[in-house]
Parts: sequence; C-alpha cells; structure tokens
Amino acid sequence: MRYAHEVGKVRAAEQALMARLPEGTLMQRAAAGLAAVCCRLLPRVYGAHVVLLVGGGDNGGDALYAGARLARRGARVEAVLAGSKAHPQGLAALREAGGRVLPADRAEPAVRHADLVIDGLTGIGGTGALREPYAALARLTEDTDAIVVACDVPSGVDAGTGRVDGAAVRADVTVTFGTCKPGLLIDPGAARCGTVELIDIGLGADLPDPDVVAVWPEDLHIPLPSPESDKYRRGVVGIVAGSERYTGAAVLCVGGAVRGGAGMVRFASVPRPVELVRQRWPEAVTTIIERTPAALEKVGRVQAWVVGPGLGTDRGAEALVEAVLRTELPVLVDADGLTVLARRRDLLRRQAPTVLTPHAGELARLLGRDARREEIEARRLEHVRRAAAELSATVLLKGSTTLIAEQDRPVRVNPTGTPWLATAGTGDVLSGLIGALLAGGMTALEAATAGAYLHGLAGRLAASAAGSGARTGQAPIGAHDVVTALPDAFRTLS
Ligand SMILES: NC(=O)C1=CN([C@@H]2O[C@H](COP(=O)(O)OP(=O)(O)OC[C@H]3O[C@@H](n4cnc5c(N)ncnc54)[C@H](OP(=O)(O)O)[C@@H]3O)[C@@H](O)[C@H]2O)[C@@H](O)CC1
Ligand SMILES: Nc1ncnc2c1ncn2[C@@H]1O[C@H](COP(=O)(O)OP(=O)(O)O)[C@@H](O)[C@H]1O
Ligand SMILES: [K+]
Repeated sequence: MRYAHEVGKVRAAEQALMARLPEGTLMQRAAAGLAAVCCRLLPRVYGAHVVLLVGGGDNGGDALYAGARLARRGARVEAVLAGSKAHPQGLAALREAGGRVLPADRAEPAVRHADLVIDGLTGIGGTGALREPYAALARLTEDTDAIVVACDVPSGVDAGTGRVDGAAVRADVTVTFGTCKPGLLIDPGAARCGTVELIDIGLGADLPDPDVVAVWPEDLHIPLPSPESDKYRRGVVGIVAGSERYTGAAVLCVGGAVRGGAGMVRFASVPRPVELVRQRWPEAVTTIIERTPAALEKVGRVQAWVVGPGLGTDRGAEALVEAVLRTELPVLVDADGLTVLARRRDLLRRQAPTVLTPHAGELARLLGRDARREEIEARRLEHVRRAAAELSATVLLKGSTTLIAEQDRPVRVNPTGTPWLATAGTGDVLSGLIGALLAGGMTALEAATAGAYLHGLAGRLAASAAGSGARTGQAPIGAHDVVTALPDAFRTLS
C-alpha cells in the first residue's frame, strides 16, 4: 500500500525531526532527491536546459537547491521567480552554481523550449486557487514538450484533499518528500501528478498511522475455492433489484455476482426482471416476490444481500430495503436503495455490516443538509470520511478515484479504474461483485476494496484493445463488457 498523511501531520513530523538535525538538513535531503530524479529523467544532464518555477516559500527553496545541483553537473538552469521574495539561501546557491534568474517576460519561451521544468511554486503551503503570477506560470506547464517535474505537489493541487480550484501544474513526475499527501492519490489532484516518486527524508519514525492508503494487489485476500468447497460454503448472495420499469440494472447486478465468484446467486424481484435475469443468467436461482415487508420469506438462505439497483423509490421499494436491512446479515445498498435510505436513515441502525456504494449525487442525498454534489466531487476524502462516521457504515464513494471509508480506519484509495467506466450500468456490476465477495466471507472493508479493485481492472481490460494497433488502444465499453472482463481481472491476482 502507498500511504498518505494529512498535511498537519506531515508538518508536525517535519518539526519533530528538524529539531534533532542541523538547520537546513531536510531541505538538502529533499533537494538531493529531487535533483537525482531529474538526472534520471534527462537523457543527458550536461548541457540540458532546465527551468525552475519558484514560489516564495520552502517549495521554491527545494527547487532552487535542486537547480543548483543540476547546474553543478553542467545543466543550463534558469529560474523564474513568482513572488516578490524567494528562498534567499537557495537563490544564492543557484547563482553560485552558475544558474541565473530570468525576467518574468522570458518565462513563456523558456518553459516552452526547456528540456525539463521543475515546479516549485507551491507545495503543502499552497492555499486556495493560485493567484497571479503563480497561476499564469502553472498554466505554462500545460503547453510544453519539456518533462515537467512537480516538487512535492503539483502547484494548484490542494495537498490535503486533491482539490483543484483554477490553474494547476500538469506534471509528468511528482517527487514528494517524507510521505505521500492525500491530494496526490485522489482526483482531480491525482490526475495532475503523473508518476509519484517518494523521497525518504527520514520522517518515518515521526509519522503517525497513515490517513489514506492506496490499495496494492497484494493487499487483497480474495478467498479461492478449495477441494472442500461447495456452492454453499463459497457463499450465497441474495440480490433484490429491478422493477417492472427498470430491468437492466438487475441483469447487470446478477452478472457481477455470478462472475464475482458467488457459490450461488439468489435473485428476487417482480416478474419482468425475474424473466430477463433467468434468460441471461440461467445460473441464478430466481424467486418472484411481492414488494412487501414479508418478501424475503420465500427466498431461501443467503450469506449476504445486495439491494437497490433498478428498484425504484416508491413504498414497495422502501418495504424491500427495510426487509433486507432488518436481517442480521451483511448488506450492500446501492442506487435506488440509497435514495430510499436518504429518507429512512433509521434503517442503518443495525449490528451486521452495511456497505453503501454511492456516487457523489447519491452521497449528497444521503448526507442531506449542506452537502452538494459539486462539493463532494471536489473534496471527496472529507465527505467519504464524514459519511462513514455519520452513517455507521462502510462507504464506497464512486467516481473518478473510488474511495472506501470505515470509521477510525485509513481511507482506502482504489488505484484501478478508467474514465471509460463512466457509463450507465457499471455501478450495478460493482454492487453484484461486492455482494458476492461479502457472501464469500470477506469483511465489509475487504469486500469493498477488492470489488473496487477488480471492477476498475475489468473496466481497463475491457476498454483496452490489445493488439489492435490503435494509437491509444482504448475504446468505449458497455457495462456488460465489464462483466465479461471480470474473470480476466481475477486472473491477474492468482
Ligand atoms: N518543512 C520542512 O521541513 C520541509 C519542507 N519542504 C518543502 O517545503 C514545502 C512547504 O513550504 P512552505 O511551508 O514554505 O509553503 P510552500 O508550499 O512553499 O507555499 C508557500 C508559498 O506559496 C505562496 N502561496 C500559497 N498559496 C498561494 C496561492 N494560492 N497563490 C499564490 N501563491 C501562494 C505563499 O505566498 P504568500 O501567501 O506567503 O504570499 C508562499 O510564498 C513543502 O511542500 C516541501 O516542498 C522540504 O524542503 C522538506 C522539508
Ligand atoms: N471519471 C471516472 N473515472 C473512473 N471511474 C469512473 C468515473 N466516473 C464513474 N466511474 C465509475 O463508473 C461506475 C459508475 O457507477 P454509477 O455511477 O453507479 O453508474 P450506474 O448507476 O449507471 O451503474 C463506478 O464504478 C464509478 O467509480
Ligand atoms: K510544487
């Protein structure tokens, strides 16, 4: 897992470490690491043209010292100063090494023609939208052939949240110090980082437990069938989805569960979705139910439930959501089920695990009051955490960078996925898949994590046209393609 710490904790750890070291040691460590990465990225350091974008704080100091190191190795280093002040010792070091300061009006051609640009405008001290001239300098990085290396954080990205409010640097590589920052792992900030390289500056012992962790495949412990397995031991998942009006969601959800490794899928709904599920997934055991509180009595035993996709939001849907949540089994609530829950949050008072899989709009409804969809998209980390605490559930927030939160645990960031997944019905596949993993005995957090990982990977595999010779090798996909690609996604793990 890759770990990230909140900015306040990074600063506290830095303070504690700095108190034990000679002044300036940490900045030298950071600058040495940054310069080493730049040397690796450049085909030749000697004679390379390097431009530094330098803000008024220590982030600019790192860039200046790194520039001095590159200048000493023969690079032609030019610095553009964004503020009225710049780190004085860093500036002196650059000049002493043969680097020079460019006037502001030379910044644009310099960045455009450079071999490498170091962004040292703002780091963890950046607050709010970049002001001028920082913003104009950050925009220059969007239109250059130079390799853009962000120092600690791409300027314009909020290090704590990943929020981007206006102009921001678009980096090929982000060299971050001591520990990752949440904004480097969470979109929209993560999309600005390129590859993230972590430089050890010795903070380790002073850092507390991480606030955010990115999931790695070796963290996923998906149970595999053994010789003693039978369909009941592998897990029976019950799916309550679909309505006379919406049928596709049910078919996709069942598909996600079948391909997600359930020993058996029991599907319960009204006649039309039952008929369609039977046609598409003869493996599923179907039951026609009425939309009443007693509906589940006919369904048979399961180990976990999924409720919500295509269910509608009327009184009948509410009766079904209530019936499922009144069981003492793990339950995943998705889609229309979440809309029902927004007016019946009392149903979340239960002992067994509950997994909620909202997108930002659904989470806004669930949190109510002041929550707005756009705010949630912009500050995903804060909202997913708040949701897990207020709703006493495992919350998986979908969208660009899926986050998974449980109270008092680090938030998990899913590294797989592709914007091609932003198409109707892919969420239904995810809920069926996680339901199957829950029924197989994984904890709510494990099942949500593994489900998000496999789903994102299946999306990528489905979207990439291997061997097609196409330029990007990617193509649009439908939700059923994600279902089809799930076995290949599982195969990458075994
Ligand atoms: N501490 C340590 O031990 C170590 C720290 N290290 C490094 O220090 C970095 C943190 O340095 P920091 O605290 O000086 O803040 P920093 O990121 O340079 O930003 C402040 C500057 O940005 C400006 N500014 C802010 N917002 C702005 C906006 N919206 N628009 C425009 N300008 C804006 C702000 O201007 P002001 O508001 O003061 O006018 C000020 O000039 C950290 O990321 C890492 O790289 C490493 O060397 C390792 C050891
Ligand atoms: N921009 C994006 N980048 C990556 N994944 C995305 C993006 N937008 C949506 N997704 C993923 O696509 C799926 C869409 O789910 P959802 O919004 O529930 O759609 P539906 O309800 O139509 O099935 C989720 O897994 C989500 O994480
Ligand atoms: K920066």
